[in-house]
Amino acid sequence: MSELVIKNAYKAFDSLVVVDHLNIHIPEGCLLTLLGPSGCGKSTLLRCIAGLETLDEGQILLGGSDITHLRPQKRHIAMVFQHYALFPNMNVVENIEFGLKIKKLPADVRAAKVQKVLELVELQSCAKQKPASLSGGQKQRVALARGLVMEPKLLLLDEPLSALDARIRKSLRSQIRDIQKELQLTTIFVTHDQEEALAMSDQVVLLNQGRIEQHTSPEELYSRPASEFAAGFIGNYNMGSLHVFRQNGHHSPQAVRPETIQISLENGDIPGTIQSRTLLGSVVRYRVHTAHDDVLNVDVLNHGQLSTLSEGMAVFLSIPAAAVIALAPAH
Ligand SMILES: Nc1ncnc2c1ncn2[C@@H]1O[C@H](COP(=O)(O)OP(=O)(O)OP(=O)(O)O)[C@@H](O)[C@H]1O
Repeated sequence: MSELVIKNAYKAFDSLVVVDHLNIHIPEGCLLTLLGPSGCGKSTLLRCIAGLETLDEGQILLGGSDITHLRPQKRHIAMVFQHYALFPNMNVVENIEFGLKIKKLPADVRAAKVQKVLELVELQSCAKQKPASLSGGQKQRVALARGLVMEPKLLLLDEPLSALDARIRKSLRSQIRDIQKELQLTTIFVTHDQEEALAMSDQVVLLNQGRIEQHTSPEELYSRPASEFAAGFIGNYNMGSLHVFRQNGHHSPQAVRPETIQISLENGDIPGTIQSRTLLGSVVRYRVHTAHDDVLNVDVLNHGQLSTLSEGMAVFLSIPAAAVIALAPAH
C-alpha cells in the first residue's frame, strides 16, 4: 500500500503562512495534481512531502508509515523538478544508474533495472549520450527514469513540463500519465497550468494562499467550480455582476461557461450584437454585447454557419437554467 495521507500540514516562513492546515488523502495509484497560482504554496508542500523542507505542524503518512521526520533518502520518494539537474559528465545510463550504485546493488541487478526503465521512457537509442546532446524532453525523460529506477512508493513532479515547448509538453504529459498508470504509482503533479491539470489527473487540489479551494475530479472542477476563485482559475467563465443573472433572481455570485450559451440568428431570450470574433482552433469565441449591457463570451465549434458570424451582426442568446452555476463568494 502506498497511499499518502497529509494531516493538518502547516508551514510558515516567518509571518508568511504558506501551507495552512491542509488535509489531503491520495489513494494508492492515484495521480493528484496540486494546481494554483504562483506563490500559493504548491512547491513548498511538495518539498515538505519529499523531506526537503520540514513542516511546522502536522503529519505525513506514506503507506501507513509516519515519514514526517524521516530524512529524504529514507522516504522512498522520487522527485522530478522543472530543471533536470542531470550529471553533465555522465551518459544517460550512468545518470539513471547513479542511485542504484549508491545503494550498492550488484552490477547485473543495476543493468536489468536500468534497461527496464530505459524502455519505459523510450530512451534506449540515447543510452550512451551525454545530457548536453539531448533535447529538453529527452533530458526530462532521463530525470524521470532516474526517479523510477529506484522503485519509489511516491513520485513527485514539480512543474516537470514548464521548460519545454508546447508540442513536447503535450506528448510528454501523456507519456508520463501512461507510465504512471502502468506502474500504478501514487503521484503528485504540481502545475499552475489548468489545461495540464485537467488532462492528466485523477484528482485535482486547487490551492489558494496555502488553503484548499476545491479538491475534486478534473471533470467536476471544470464543470462545477465551487467558488469565484475556482471559476476564475478554470475555463473562461462569464462571471461578475451580470444583468442576466440578476434578472433571474440570483444575487449570489454566478458563472456560466461560454460553450453552454446558445447563439442564434433567429430567436433566443437575450438580443445582442457581436463585438468580436476570435478563432481559437477547434472553437470560435464571440464576445456579444447584450441589450442589457452585459458582455458575454460565447463559444461555438468551428464548423457550420454559426462559426462564421462577423462583428456587428445582430444575434440572440439563450442560457439554459442548468448551465448557471452558483458560486461561493471569494474569501
Ligand atoms: N525558503 C523560503 N523562505 C522564505 N519564503 C519562501 C521560501 N520558500 C518559499 N517561500 C515563499 O512561500 C510562498 C509559496 O512559495 P511556493 O514556491 O511554495 O509557491 P508555488 O505555489 O509553488 O509558486 P510557483 O508556482 O511560483 O512555484 C512564496 O511567497 C515564496 O516566496
